Amino acid sequence: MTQDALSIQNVSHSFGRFEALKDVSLTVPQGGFTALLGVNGAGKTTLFSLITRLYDNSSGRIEVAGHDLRREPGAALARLGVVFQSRSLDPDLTVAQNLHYHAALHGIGRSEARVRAHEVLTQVGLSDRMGVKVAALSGGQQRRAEIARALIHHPEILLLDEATVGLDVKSRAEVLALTRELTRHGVSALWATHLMDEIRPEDGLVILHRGRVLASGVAREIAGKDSLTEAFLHLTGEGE
Ligand SMILES: Nc1ncnc2c1ncn2[C@@H]1O[C@H](COP(=O)(O)OP(=O)(O)OP(=O)(O)O)[C@@H](O)[C@H]1O
Repeated sequence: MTQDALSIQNVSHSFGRFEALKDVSLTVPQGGFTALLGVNGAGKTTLFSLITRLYDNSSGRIEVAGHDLRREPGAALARLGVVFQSRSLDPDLTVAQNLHYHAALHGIGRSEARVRAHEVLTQVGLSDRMGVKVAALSGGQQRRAEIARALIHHPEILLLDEATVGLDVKSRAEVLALTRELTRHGVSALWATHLMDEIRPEDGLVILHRGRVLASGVAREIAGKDSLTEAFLHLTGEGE
């Protein structure tokens, strides 16, 4: 059996007495594009904070490329690339400087970092913007530069938290298409969104609602005879 890029088993998390995640389990297969669909407050960011170890996961088990996050945090995090919900590049540095800085955090030497920065910026279509300050990039370009940064240490899985928020229609489509393209080249992606039109029938899908996984599988099968919107409203009870 091939090993999953990400495996989450029975993870819960509370803020004081409020249980934000309740016994969450999901997997992202190698090279898969899996959408994590949930309305605001569903628990998507909390789950990402556990996977990135911003919060300690005290229950259940999280494995990245077979590495247990609690027992082997260094090995697990080395295989993870993250695009956060809010913008996280330094606007006063150039695109290349941002990438070099991130590479250094992963222990990549300067000359190797330069080679990799060129490689990943080519992948996201920004090789001609290396020397430009981030502040001068469009919103869509900044998102693509963040994806390049997330790729520089050659992770096996990318976590993208509402990566298209604030982008115009064209840039949204480009960032989504780029992420799908990356999965065709072996990187896996967990794509958190509240937008149903970002999900294709063949995608992996996990529906998270009020901290619980209500459905997981192939989007087409979850939708069944209905549209995904109808299925989502039915599962969450939001339509009643
Ligand atoms: N630091 C915190 N302290 C207390 N409650 C929190 C904290 N962070 C999140 N929550 C609560 O946990 C629940 C899940 O929030 P979370 O941010 O994970 O949802 P989300 O699906 O990412 O939504 P959004 O798209 O709005 O970010 C919400 O009810 C939120 O109010």
